[in-house]
Amino acid sequence: MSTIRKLQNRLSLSSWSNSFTRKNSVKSGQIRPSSVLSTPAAQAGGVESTNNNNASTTQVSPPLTTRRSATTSTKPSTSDLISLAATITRETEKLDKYMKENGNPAPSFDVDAPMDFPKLPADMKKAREEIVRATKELGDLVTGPREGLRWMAWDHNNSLSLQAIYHFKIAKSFPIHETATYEQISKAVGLDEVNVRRFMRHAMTNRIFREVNPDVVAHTAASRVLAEDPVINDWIGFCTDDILPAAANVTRALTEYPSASEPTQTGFQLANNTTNVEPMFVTFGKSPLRAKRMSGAMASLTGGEGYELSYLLDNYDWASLNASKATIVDVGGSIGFVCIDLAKRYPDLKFVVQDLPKTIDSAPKLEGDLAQRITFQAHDFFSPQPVKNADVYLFRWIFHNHSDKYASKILSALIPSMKKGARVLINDHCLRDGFGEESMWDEKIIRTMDLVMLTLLNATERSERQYKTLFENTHKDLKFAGVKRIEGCRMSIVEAVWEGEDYGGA
Ligand SMILES: C[S@@+](CC[C@H](N)C(=O)[O-])C[C@H]1O[C@@H](n2cnc3c(N)ncnc32)[C@H](O)[C@@H]1O
Repeated sequence: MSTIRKLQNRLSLSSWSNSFTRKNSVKSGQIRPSSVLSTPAAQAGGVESTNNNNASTTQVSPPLTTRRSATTSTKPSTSDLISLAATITRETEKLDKYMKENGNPAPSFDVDAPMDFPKLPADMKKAREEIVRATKELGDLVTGPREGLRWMAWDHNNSLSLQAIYHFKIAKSFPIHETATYEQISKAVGLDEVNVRRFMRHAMTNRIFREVNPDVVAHTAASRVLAEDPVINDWIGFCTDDILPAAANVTRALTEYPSASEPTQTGFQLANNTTNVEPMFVTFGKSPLRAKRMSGAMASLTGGEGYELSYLLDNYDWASLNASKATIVDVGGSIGFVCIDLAKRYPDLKFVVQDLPKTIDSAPKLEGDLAQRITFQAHDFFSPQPVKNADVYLFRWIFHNHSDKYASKILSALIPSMKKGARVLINDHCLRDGFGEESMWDEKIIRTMDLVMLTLLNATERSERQYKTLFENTHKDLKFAGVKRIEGCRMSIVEAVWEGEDYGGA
């Protein structure tokens, strides 16, 4: 693991902390119409309206005949079932063929099975998504709405058995390739046998552990992950110990504080008795266990598919900025890993990495050319921006941590320092304004992320329309310039251009 990646992981608590499309208009991987992107800045290298790279412009979902059919139809018929089953067969055959041809082992729940599904080319990714979508849709249809709702309301019990396994370290209590009795596990973890058995048997319904005979259990691939992967354990601990109790208090928080704009009035505070006292990050800062666990959880999340930094590096016209020897300010840029990677690719770009003092103090000491072109600066992004004549102010993973009230304050702090034509670049999730344009899988992940931001911070993931409104409400001359959705990437590039007075003093 590189030093920078280690530092990133260590810092990801502070990292997290402080830290249109109508249907048929623009789909994942397509670019906004040029009319929306006709500002000089956009033409000069911003979010482009024309195809200039493979990843962002060419991929459109293949015509999947059953896509959305059953979910949108008011009269599902049995033909939907057959059609879904046909989709599952067709896409599974495609994927199976690809896996065999490429020497991938068959997916399995066995303890020695691969812990991750192999990385796939774009067409196979689509096939995999279709299998997941159609299987779920078929299952939901044959379950029926009343029955479906009845059991959906019990989903938190999946979290409960996971939480117990995490808390009592059940997966680590016996060797991966050996079996154990419930009695042995009970003794090893210090939980009575009845409860060990009930949590493990519930988890088995999710293919975590398997029962060899009524008294003896063995590991599966999933329980092996729990036994061996520390950051998945951090993720589960964070989700079940921190998020779950907070989520149970969200409706109460919204009833008591309907504006939902303060980070000290969330479900998290109600669950932790810290309402109007301190935001979540301050609470975590007082508990090394929770702080470390959240760092691991964030490393697990952002290390997953679709969050790779390369998407940002490959899908913006940095080359034009390089040609004009531009200056980029990475606001909330942590220890500078984005700028360091960009600087290695573009020799004429200059950078200022800004973050809170503690983070800046832990940034790596750069040498040679990188040290000449990358400056680190302690700066609170709610205070007036000290770098006056920059070309780009980059915010990666910043805005989704803040409600509109605070997001607008961050933008307002930039304006007195912006030169005419300077750009604000936001690399974050960008929700669809409508529903159902993403695959159901992606839709679920991003909508869930939005709920988590509400639960913990009264923050929000934003749609294109919400970003436009945020810019407009901050200043009439801060113009939305476009959003670039990148095929395969969960984060988008949202851009605004300052078209007001020239405050840059360049
Ligand atoms: C989610 S992290 C994003 C880090 C980095 N931009 C990235 O792409 O991973 C949020 C960053 O904002 C920083 N931050 C939080 N509050 C800040 C503030 N008021 N002023 C400046 N930086 C802040 C955190 O220290 C952290 O590095």
